[in-house]
Amino acid sequence: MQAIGWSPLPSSQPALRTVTAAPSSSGPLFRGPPSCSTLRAQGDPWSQRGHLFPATAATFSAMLWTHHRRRRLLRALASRRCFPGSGGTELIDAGALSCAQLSASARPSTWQATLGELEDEARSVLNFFGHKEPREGQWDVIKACLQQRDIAVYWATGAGKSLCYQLPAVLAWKRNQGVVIVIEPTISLMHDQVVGFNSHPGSRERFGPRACLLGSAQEDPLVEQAAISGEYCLVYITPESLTGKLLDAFEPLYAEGRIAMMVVDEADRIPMWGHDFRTSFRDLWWVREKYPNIPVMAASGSATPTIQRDIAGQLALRTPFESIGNMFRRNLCISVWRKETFNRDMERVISHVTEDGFIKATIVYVPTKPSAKKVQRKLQELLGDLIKVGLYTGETSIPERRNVYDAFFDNTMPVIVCTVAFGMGIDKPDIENIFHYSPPRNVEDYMQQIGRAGRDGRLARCIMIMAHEDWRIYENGVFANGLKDWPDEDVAWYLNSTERFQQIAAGRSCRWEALLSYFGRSAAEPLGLAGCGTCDVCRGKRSEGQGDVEAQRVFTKEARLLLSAVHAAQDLNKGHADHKAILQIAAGKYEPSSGAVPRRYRDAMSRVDIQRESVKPGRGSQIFLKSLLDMVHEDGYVRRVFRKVAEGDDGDRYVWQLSEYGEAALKWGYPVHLHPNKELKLLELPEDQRREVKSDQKGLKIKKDDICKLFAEFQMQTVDDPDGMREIAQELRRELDALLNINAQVDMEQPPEVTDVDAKTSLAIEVSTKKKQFIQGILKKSTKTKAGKQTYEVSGSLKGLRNMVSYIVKRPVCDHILEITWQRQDGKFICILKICGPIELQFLGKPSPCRRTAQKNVIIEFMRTIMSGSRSLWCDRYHTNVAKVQEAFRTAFPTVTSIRSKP
Ligand SMILES: Nc1ncnc2c1ncn2[C@@H]1O[C@H](COP(=O)(O)OP(=O)(O)OP(=O)(O)O)[C@@H](O)[C@H]1O
Repeated sequence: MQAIGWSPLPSSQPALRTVTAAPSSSGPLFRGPPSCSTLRAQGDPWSQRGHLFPATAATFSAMLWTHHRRRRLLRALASRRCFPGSGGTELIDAGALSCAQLSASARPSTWQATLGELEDEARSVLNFFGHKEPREGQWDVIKACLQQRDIAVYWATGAGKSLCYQLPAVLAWKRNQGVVIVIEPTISLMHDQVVGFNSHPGSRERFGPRACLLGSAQEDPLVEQAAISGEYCLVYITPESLTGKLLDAFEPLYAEGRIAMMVVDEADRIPMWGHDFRTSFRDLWWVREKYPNIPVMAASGSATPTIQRDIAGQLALRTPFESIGNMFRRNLCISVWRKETFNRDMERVISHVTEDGFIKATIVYVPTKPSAKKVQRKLQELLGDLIKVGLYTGETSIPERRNVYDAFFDNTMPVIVCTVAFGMGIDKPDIENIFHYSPPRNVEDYMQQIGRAGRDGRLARCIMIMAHEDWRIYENGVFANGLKDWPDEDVAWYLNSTERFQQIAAGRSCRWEALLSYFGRSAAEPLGLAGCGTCDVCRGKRSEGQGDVEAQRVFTKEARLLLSAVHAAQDLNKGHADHKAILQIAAGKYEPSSGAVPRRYRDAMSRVDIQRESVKPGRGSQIFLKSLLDMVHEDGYVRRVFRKVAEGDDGDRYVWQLSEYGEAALKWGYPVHLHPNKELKLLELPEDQRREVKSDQKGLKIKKDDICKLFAEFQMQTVDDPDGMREIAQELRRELDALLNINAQVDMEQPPEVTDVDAKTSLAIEVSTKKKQFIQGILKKSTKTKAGKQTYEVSGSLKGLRNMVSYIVKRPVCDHILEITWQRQDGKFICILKICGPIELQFLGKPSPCRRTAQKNVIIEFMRTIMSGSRSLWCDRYHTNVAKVQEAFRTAFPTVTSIRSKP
C-alpha cells in the first residue's frame, strides 16, 4: 500500500510519514467514503494531501513493515499519541531517533506549512455549506480543531457553532480520516442536524459525506452497522446510547484511529439534566476514559462561568482552546406579561400569531405535559381547523414527533406547543414568536428557548406570560424534590438561577443587560449605556405587560416597613436576613442574638419603628407582611440568595437582600404600587368569609391528600391481585368524582364580577347537539344552522356568560357535565357543575406479552389524566391487549360508557 498522509517531519524523513488504512468497504446501501486508491485513481486532490489526524499503530505498521526499528518507534508513537503542534513531544525510543529530536528539528516550518495547507482545504470546504466567509471566531475554532486540541465554544444561540465541527468533519471525511461523533441531548435536534447536513448539495452527490443518527430513533439496523464501521461523516447520538450499548461498538473504529473528534453539543445540559432525569450526561467521562485520544469539543449557547467549569471537569477537557462570545441577540425583543385569565392569555397569544393577517411561526413553551395539552387544545380551538397547532412533549411518540417536527418546518403546522423536550438547537430561520406560558425553570433554559427565534436576523418577539405563583413549582413541587440528591454547589446554582430569573422577570432594569450579566458577559459593550432598546423595559412598555393596572393598589407605607426590616436584618445578621428575622423585625418581635451590638440594634429598630407607626393596625402583622414580602419580591424590590443550609439546620434556604431598586424606593420614598396576591386578598376579607373559604380549601386539600394516598396504594398493588386493584380503583373513582365536583366550584370561585345579576344580556353560542343537555336550564331560544349545528341563546350577564361559556364549552370536560346550576352567594356568582358521564378512551397498539402490567399502566395513566383535569386519554404508548384493558376498565370504572379502539 502506498503511503498517503501528513507527517510532522520534513520530507527528508519519509519513514515517519503517516498512513491511513484503506477504508472499510461500503455496504450496498450506504455511501461510504471512497477508498484512497479510488480517489487517487480519480485524481482527487484530497487524497494527495497530508493527514488531518494522526495515524494509528495499525496504519503505521502497514506502511513501514520493512523498517523494523522505526516500526517499533511508530507503534509506541501511535499508542502514546504524539500530536503535531499540540505539545505531544514525548521521548519514545531511546535506541532510535527520539520523537522530541525529530519534532524539534522539524515542527516549526513543516507544521506551519501543513497547517496552512489544511487551512486552505478547510476554506474550500466552506462552499460545501454554501457559506462564503466564516463568521467571526469560527475560523479560530476550526484551526484549533485542525490542531487536535480540546475545545470549548460558548457563543450565543444561532452564532454558528455547528459549523465549527461540521467543517472539520467534512475535511476529515474527505481525507478519509474518520468520523466525528456528536452527542446531542434530544432526538429532534439530532434529526434536525442530520436532515440539515444531508440536504447540502455536496452530501447528495455520489460518495458525498453524510450524517446519520443512532439510538432509539434509528429504526434501520443497517445504519448503525454502517456508522460504526465509519461510513458516515457525522454520527449523531444521545448520551444514553453512547454510554450504553454503543460505547464498545466504536472500539474497532477507535483502534484504527478513525474517530476524528467527539463533540458534546448543548454541553450546558450536563449539569442541568445530569442529576435527575438524564444521568448519562454525567457519565460522558466514561467515553473520555475509554477513548482518551479523541479530542473533545464542548459547545453551548447558554453556559455561565460556573457551568463552563463544570463542563470542563465532567468532560476532562485538557487545556482546551476556549472561545467565549457575546450572547446578545439584538433582534430578540423580550417582554414579560402578567397572566390574566387563561382564555384571555390565549387570545393574546393568538393575536400575535395572526398579526397583520399572516400566520407567524410560533413556539409556545410550557413547563409541564398537562399544561401543554391544555394550551394546545385551546389554541387549536381559537385558530379553527385551518391552522394546525402541534403538541410536542416527552410523551409524544417518536413517529409523531417526526410528523410534528416536519410539519412545523414546512409551515403546515405553524404553531407548536411544547415542553423543554422540543426546540433545543433547532434551526428554523423564520420563527417570529416565542411564548412562554409560565416561566421555564431557569435562565439557561430561557436563553436556549428564546434562541430559536429570529435566526434569519429579523426581529422576533419573546414573550413570557407568567404569574408569581408559577415559581412555586420550582421551589416546592416536583422539580424541587428532585434536588434532594444533588451536591450542594449544584443546588446553589439551580436555586440561584431560578431566583435570578425571577429578578429578570420583575423587570427592574434592561432585561438583556440582566441576562448578559448572569452569563458573566459585559453588557456595556454590546448594549451601551441606554440598554438594549428592544426589551419592554427599555421601550418603556413594562407596564403594558402588568395586566390590569387598575387592580394595582398603593402599598407604599407597608412596603417601606418591610424594606426597612430587610435592611435592618441584613445589617444585624451580617447579611443573613432570613425570612423569619425579617418578619419578626418588621412586626417588632425580634430578639437580638447575644452577639448583636446593642447600639446598632437600637438604631436599626428605631428606623423600623418609625415606619411601623405609619402603618394601619393589622397591616403590620407578620402574616400580612408575609404576603407582602412575596409581592415586593415579585416586583423586584428584594431578591434572594441561596445559602447553604448546614446539617441539622432547619433555617430558610435563602437570605434576602434589597435590590438596587428596593434601596432606591426605601431611600427616596417612591410610591409602591402592587398587585395584591391571593393570600393578601384573603386576609382582607371579613373574618367569617375568610373562615368559610379556608374550610373549603382545607376540605379540598384533605380530599386531594386522600386521593393521593389511594393512588399510591393503587400503584403499590401487584398486578397479581386484580380484586384488590379493582377495589381501590373503585374507591379512587368515587373520590375523584367528588373531587371533580369540588373543583368545578373552586375553579369558579373567582367568578366574573357581576355587579347586577338581573341586568341580563343574551349571547349566542354554537355547540354541537350532544351538549344540549347541559344548557337546557337556561336556554332561551335554539335554532339549527345549515351546517347542522345547533345555536342556543342563553341568558345571563354578558361577562358572566362569556366566562361560563368559555369555561364549559371549550373544555374537554364539557361532554361529562350533567347539570349546571347558577347561584348567587355572598354577592358572588357561583356556577356549580355536576360532572359525570361518558369518558372516551381510544387505544392504539398491538398485543404484547406483558398484558397485566400494561393494563395497570393504562389505568394509572388514566387516573393521572383525570386528576390533571382532563377527561380523555389516548393510550398509544401501551402495547397491550385492548379487549383485556377494556374489561379491566369496565369493572374499575362503571361510568366509562364508551371505549373505542383504533386499528
Ligand atoms: N459562516 C457562516 N456564514 C453564513 N451563515 C452561517 C455561517 N455559519 C453558520 N451560519 C448559519 O447560522 C445559522 C445558525 O447556525 P448554528 O445552527 O450552527 O448555530 P448554533 O450556534 O449551533 O446555535 P444553537 O446554539 O442555537 O444551536 C445556521 O442557519 C447556519 O447555516
